[in-house]
Amino acid sequence: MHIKECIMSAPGKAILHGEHAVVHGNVALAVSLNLRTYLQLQATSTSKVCINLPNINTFLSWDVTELKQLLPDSGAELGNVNELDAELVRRLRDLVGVSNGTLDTRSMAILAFLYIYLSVFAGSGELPSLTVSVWSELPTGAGLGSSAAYSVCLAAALLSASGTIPSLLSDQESTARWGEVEMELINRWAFQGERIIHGNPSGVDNAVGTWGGILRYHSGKITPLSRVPMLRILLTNTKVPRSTKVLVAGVKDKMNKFPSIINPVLESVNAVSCTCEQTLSEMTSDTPTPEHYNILEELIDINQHHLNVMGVGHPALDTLCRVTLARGLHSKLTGAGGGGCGITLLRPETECSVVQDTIQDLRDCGYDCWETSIGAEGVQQHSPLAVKEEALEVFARY
Ligand SMILES: Nc1ncnc2c1ncn2[C@@H]1O[C@H](COP(=O)(O)OP(=O)(O)O)[C@@H](O)[C@H]1O
Ligand SMILES: C[C@@](O)(CCOP(=O)(O)O)CC(=O)O
Ligand SMILES: [Mg+2]
Repeated sequence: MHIKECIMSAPGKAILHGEHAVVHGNVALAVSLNLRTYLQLQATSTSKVCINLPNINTFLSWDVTELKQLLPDSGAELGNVNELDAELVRRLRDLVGVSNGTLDTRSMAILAFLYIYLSVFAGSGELPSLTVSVWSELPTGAGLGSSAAYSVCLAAALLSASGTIPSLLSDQESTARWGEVEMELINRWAFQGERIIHGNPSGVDNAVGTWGGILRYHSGKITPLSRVPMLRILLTNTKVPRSTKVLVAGVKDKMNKFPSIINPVLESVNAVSCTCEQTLSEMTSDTPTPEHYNILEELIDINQHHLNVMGVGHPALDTLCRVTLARGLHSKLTGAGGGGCGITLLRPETECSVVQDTIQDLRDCGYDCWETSIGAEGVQQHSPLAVKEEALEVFARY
């Protein structure tokens, strides 16, 4: 079977407001980051399917004949992009040797790959031999949406290899993006990948990985925010490991145990997201004032308290908030929490020396800390000439 080779990339994300609440039908505001995941798909004639995942130290291969046995007798039954096929997931778990409810995140990445590979190629009646290698600038499992960037790249590459969406690049073009219809399909398949990795994702992360920019996300409805001021944000990785799947399940348990206490907290987070959206819009219509920034800071503090009530805080995140407040700056966790990353809002008048001192304070705590730029492009296809040197160096090893 002839398949198209390709290189794809997708950005990570930071959630400004609405993490966890968004899983339960509330509004989230999220931005893409200038840190990306890169995927290279190569056609081979080895009759094997190989995956190289250096970020999680995972390198595996399967015989195509072994994978064929996982397909139902009529391959056409697979490939429903709107529903996770529980039977296929069960067969894949047996193949990979993990039980239902496993927290082994490396196995989740493999399951997500095999699931999308089999589903996308099942209809063609033939499984191609290929090698997929993925490398990311994002820390994995730290709240910056690495699982979604991974799933978006997998979806884009496998859909393109199978000819379901066109391979975009003509000779002149070094980087290209698809139209709405193809992006929608990539986003839906990426959501299935996220379901395997997260259990119960809201879909906000794969939406940002696919479309990029600054988005409002509400119950599957994606609205790009066109009128947003240039926000300066500091990202801090506490390096405390955590699993989105566990944290999302923990919030659900709390909701079940104390519905009358937790539901109002989620509603309040929804109001925080809406108030933030309103403030950002005012800041683009009028000139941003110090009062606008005061409001954004207060919203950050309120949301961080709410996230603590939901049980997704961590002492390392408390330290982040305390250390930055000592320099007059406001922080909250971003993503699933429980460790991982936080964001700190920088005001336009925040002096360079204050930013540098804050970064140093946080590094002294053992954290990684850097100023980020937001609003990067969503999923893209690249010619080898237009890929980061570092990604190409990694790919050259496989
Ligand atoms: N570059 C990558 N290579 C392989 N797997 C990845 C990669 N990035 C993310 N993943 C998968 O996503 C998981 C992390 O997802 P998650 O816990 O949702 O954290 P986050 O999405 O915040 O980084 C990893 O354990 C792995 O299964
Ligand atoms: C907690 C949540 O709102 C965001 C999770 O993001 P991350 O996997 O921690 O990057 C879950 C979701 O929206 O699916
Ligand atoms: Mg994730």
